[in-house]
Amino acid sequence: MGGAHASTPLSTRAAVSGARRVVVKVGSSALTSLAGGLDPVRLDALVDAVAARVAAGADVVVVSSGAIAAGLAPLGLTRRPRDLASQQAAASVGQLVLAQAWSASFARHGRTVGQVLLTAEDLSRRSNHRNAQRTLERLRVLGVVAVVNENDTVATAEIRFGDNDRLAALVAHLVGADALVLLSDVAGLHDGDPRLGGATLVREVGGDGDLLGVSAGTGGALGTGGMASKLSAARLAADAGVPVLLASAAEAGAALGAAEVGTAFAARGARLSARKFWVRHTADAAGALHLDAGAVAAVVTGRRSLLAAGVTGTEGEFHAGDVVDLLAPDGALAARGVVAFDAAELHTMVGRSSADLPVELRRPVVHADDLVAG
Ligand SMILES: Nc1ncnc2c1ncn2[C@@H]1O[C@H](COP(=O)(O)OP(=O)(O)O)[C@@H](O)[C@H]1O
Ligand SMILES: N[C@@H](CCC(=O)OP(=O)(O)O)C(=O)O
Repeated sequence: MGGAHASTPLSTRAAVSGARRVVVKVGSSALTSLAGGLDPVRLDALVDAVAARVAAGADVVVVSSGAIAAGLAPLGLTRRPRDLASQQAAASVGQLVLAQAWSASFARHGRTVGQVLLTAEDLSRRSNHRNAQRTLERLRVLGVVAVVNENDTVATAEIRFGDNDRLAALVAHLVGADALVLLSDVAGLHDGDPRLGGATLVREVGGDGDLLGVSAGTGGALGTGGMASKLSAARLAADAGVPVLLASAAEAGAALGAAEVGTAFAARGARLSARKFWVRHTADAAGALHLDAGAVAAVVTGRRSLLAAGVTGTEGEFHAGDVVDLLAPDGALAARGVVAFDAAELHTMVGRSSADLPVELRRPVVHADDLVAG
């Protein structure tokens, strides 16, 4: 995440503490214990910290894990089930407990809570993506704190977000957040797994160089992705321009206040628009276009629209409006973009210059505004 545009560590923490719109992700390990299930004392402390930030004028969207963990005790289970159907059943029971607990805790501050359950498929489809964006925006205008989780009961193994760290990074871009705060049961990213002893806290990540020698491992009995998924989500957000703070939920007040705790990941460059982020990271590609070297240079370096003359072939049965991968001659992903033609139509245009095309087809195959370099 290094490079000429990386913010300095100092400005990263200032950016997090001064952010107007913040996504706060809370891990299962920070809200629940295997023995006691959902912990109302820890939840109240966390809500106090979020409510203080909201009272100070910020818009906060919460991404809360913990549905599966909160469903264990009511079902008499002593550990997280391994099979998907039992995990989904636990999530079904636990999500109700979780949402009620968030609602009751925020009610102490006179705040109303709205539950938003999303699947990866929802965010990858443009229309559902827009609907989710509109709902979250309306909740914000109404002064309601949105509490987001994956819709575990319908998400299948193949299409899951995988973990809520990734979901939180996607939601941060969905709502145009100025900062992402990931709260877990550790003080931040360490150079090794703290459970093994001797690990040191990494305070600032300004670029990939700061991650040399860092080994991010798996999580505890309640969490899903461990530190590896937090690191990958932090990089996803920071690489697209959103600064990230990774801290312990026990230090939520400080993390959401002066932001002097935890690990701060500097944002790299300007923030991608929600639409470009969606094209690059969230949408499923419906097919691929093969480009010649000149076209790769034009779209990647020149940031120009892709014309039919530079397309050497197509893959897949995509339709106009779908997202497609743009592949370099060696097969590497050069960019992604929204294609303006159906595959069948584009097939007849491949390699032809604009002058050689019927007037109604003389427009870019992928417009520069709908294109993000890979
Ligand atoms: N390099 C590392 N730095 C910090 N924590 C690590 C690292 N490697 C592994 N971990 C483990 O990751 C855990 C957090 O991940 P996880 O259990 O999935 O939490 P959550 O439920 O908050 O998502 C920590 O409790 C820690 O034991
Ligand atoms: N949707 C799942 C969350 C899975 C997950 O990513 O958990 P965690 O690693 O604790 O953030 C649940 O609510 O149990």
